[in-house]
Amino acid sequence: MTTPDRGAAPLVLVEDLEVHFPVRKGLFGRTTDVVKAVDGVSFALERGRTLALVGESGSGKSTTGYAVMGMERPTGGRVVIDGVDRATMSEAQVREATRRMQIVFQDPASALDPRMRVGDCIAEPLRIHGIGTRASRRERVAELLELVGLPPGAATRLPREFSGGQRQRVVIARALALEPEVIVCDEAVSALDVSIQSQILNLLLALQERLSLAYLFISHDLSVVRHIADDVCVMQHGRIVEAGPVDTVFVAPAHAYTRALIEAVPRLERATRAP
Ligand SMILES: Nc1ncnc2c1ncn2[C@@H]1O[C@H](COP(=O)(O)OP(=O)(O)OP(=O)(O)O)[C@@H](O)[C@H]1O
Repeated sequence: MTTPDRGAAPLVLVEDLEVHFPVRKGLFGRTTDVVKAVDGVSFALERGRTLALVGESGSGKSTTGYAVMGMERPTGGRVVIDGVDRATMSEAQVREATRRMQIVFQDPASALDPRMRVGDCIAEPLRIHGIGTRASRRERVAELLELVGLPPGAATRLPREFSGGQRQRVVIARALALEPEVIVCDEAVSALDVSIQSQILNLLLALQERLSLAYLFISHDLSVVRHIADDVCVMQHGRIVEAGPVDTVFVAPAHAYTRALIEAVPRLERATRAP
């Protein structure tokens, strides 16, 4: 993507983003209501940084992530990728933005085609983008497997032969295939056991260090966010109620909703530990 001020602009800039959905209601769905999933959200994500979006279910985190990815069209505001507004991108710029930005979802089982060998899953984005020969793609798959801590032999096996954590490694390897600069992690470790969660979080941190990746990290789990993020935006009802460095927001939360989210963590842990 060519921009005059490339390097100066944040990698992702979100300004006054609105995603409103019309929802049919009433008898025979004759009237429409509007769900304001995202309602005036602004933030900047810089290269090599992790910005977390936290908030309870339905607060608009995923919809924000989808708008950043270009998977959901804003009804207001702007998503600017490296200085270029998504709304004004040419087809070639959209293709390039698609390459530079990848998304990892919660459930690795549904993200992988169960009939496809792991090597083919990882090579698929390269094939779709017409990158490399069969042989060079095979080499790249080997590199990517090593990068995410899987053995080379994994390439010829099927996803069902792997544990949940290993499958999420495969998903991450595929997301890395096109050398992205931003990865949107949408509850990327939420489906995993706690011990596996920390392995995947540590992998994400190591990959960030090595590849200067930026993460937009969507999670309802504050302890996970504290482990991985530099900055955090707390979302409620489609709006950001508080934002700042993780240490500031979690140590001295300014907003009552943030305090309630933080207070809910030990209560939940106590409840799950109770006999
Ligand atoms: N396509 C859609 N049509 C109508 N409403 C939608 C649509 N997508 C999301 N919503 C609504 O927008 C609101 C925000 O949803 P979103 O999934 O972004 O929240 P979230 O914070 O990611 O929550 P969760 O973690 O449960 O996914 C919710 O009320 C949801 O029901």
